[in-house]
Amino acid sequence: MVTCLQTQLLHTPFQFRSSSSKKPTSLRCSAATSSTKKSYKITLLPGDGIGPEVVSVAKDVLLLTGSIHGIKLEFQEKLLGGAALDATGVPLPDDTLSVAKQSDAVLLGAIGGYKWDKNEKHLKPETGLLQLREGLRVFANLRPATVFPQLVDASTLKREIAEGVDLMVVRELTGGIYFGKPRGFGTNENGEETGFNTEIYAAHEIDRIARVAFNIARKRGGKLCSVDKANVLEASMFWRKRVVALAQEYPDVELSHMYVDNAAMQLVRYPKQFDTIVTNNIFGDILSDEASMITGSIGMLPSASLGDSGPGLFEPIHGSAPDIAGQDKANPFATVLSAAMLLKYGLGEVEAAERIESAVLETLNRGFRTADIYSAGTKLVGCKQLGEEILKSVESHAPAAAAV
Ligand SMILES: NC(=O)C1=CN([C@@H]2O[C@H](COP(=O)(O)OP(=O)(O)OC[C@H]3O[C@@H](n4cnc5c(N)ncnc54)[C@H](O)[C@@H]3O)[C@@H](O)[C@H]2O)C=CC1
Ligand SMILES: CC(C)CC(=O)C(=O)O
Ligand SMILES: [Mg+2]
Repeated sequence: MVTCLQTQLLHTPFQFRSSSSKKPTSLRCSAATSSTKKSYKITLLPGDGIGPEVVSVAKDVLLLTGSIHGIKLEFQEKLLGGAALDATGVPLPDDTLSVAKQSDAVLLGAIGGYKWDKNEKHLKPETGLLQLREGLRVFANLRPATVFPQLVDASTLKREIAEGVDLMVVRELTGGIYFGKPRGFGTNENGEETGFNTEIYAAHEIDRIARVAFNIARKRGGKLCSVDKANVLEASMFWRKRVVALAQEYPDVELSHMYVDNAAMQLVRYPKQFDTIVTNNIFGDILSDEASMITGSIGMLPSASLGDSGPGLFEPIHGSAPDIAGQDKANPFATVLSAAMLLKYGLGEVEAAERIESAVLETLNRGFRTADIYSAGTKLVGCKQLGEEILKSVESHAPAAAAV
């Protein structure tokens, strides 16, 4: 268990690359570099749809990288989401949560699919994922959106808008409207059916995510933009009040505020204005999907979800992509980069993480692309072949420039 490491990751300064520099630098944590343990238990949760396809690639990459760096990784695969529903009747079996809690880090593919879309809420795959995040208490979800030079032409934005974008969405992950009560279905005073949810944040939930974001901003470009809807929502008014109060402790960080509707627009107008964004659960979910397209595809964005203690949860930001599942079309880079985040932030194995990051860049340099990031002159391959190419790059490439 890496309790101490995670605590330090979240509450002491650590370096993300500086957005002011075009040259990628490494995200480093003083605690992370001091790891001495060389044997770890990893829980694998492939999930549904393309989840097993991308996790299989990431597992192979982790194994090879581990063997090169003298790190023993012991994997235990467990059920989550639709796969768990089919096998056990619940989306998060007790066994899955307890094995995950006892491991050093958790790597997740994705959950969900048409088959379970009409299930009652407590029997939805998505409910299992929310329960997992809550059970692991991973309140801080880091979603870096970096435009790699090799993929500028895969972006849906013009080259001059996309080039050099390097932002971090810090999303609150275990509160807000995804968890708030009351929620449910009812009947209003006219006898009409209703559905309702509650956006609610307690002071400590805002303070702890804001602290994480201030610390990250401090080690990146020194700019933090808090995104809310404080012109309308009480929960956002309170969010802003707490963030403003905390800002006094971080005089070196330039804090700004933006309404979420404007932020959605600014992300595609001039994304380079952003360094670090901190926002609530639902806005972070939406804005990070939007930011992913600046980088070329949702198949490029990794994430790390961390708490004050216990294992971190590492997953691509995308879903189970049922429209391409089973067709060997999925882009595994987001999951492979999530595996790099697992090594770096979950285990403190920075050099091994950097080898994976370098291998991703090297694979892109050698021209290999899945369909979602394909552009003229590059080599179109499927998920499996891209995985094999990444493995070749892992073997041949020494750690150099970090990617996330
Ligand atoms: N963390 C998770 O497990 C998440 C699960 N979901 C679930 O996934 C299912 C599908 O949801 P959608 O809204 O369609 O979102 P999605 O992210 O699964 O797919 C959106 C679009 O992006 C494409 N895409 C996604 N990942 C890709 C990859 N790695 N490579 C290439 N293309 C990729 C898909 O083919 C699709 O066209 C739903 O059941 C949803 O609830 C959605 C988001 C997150
Ligand atoms: C519960 C998940 C399906 C929410 C989501 O879309 C995400 O975390 O990216
Ligand atoms: Mg999402």
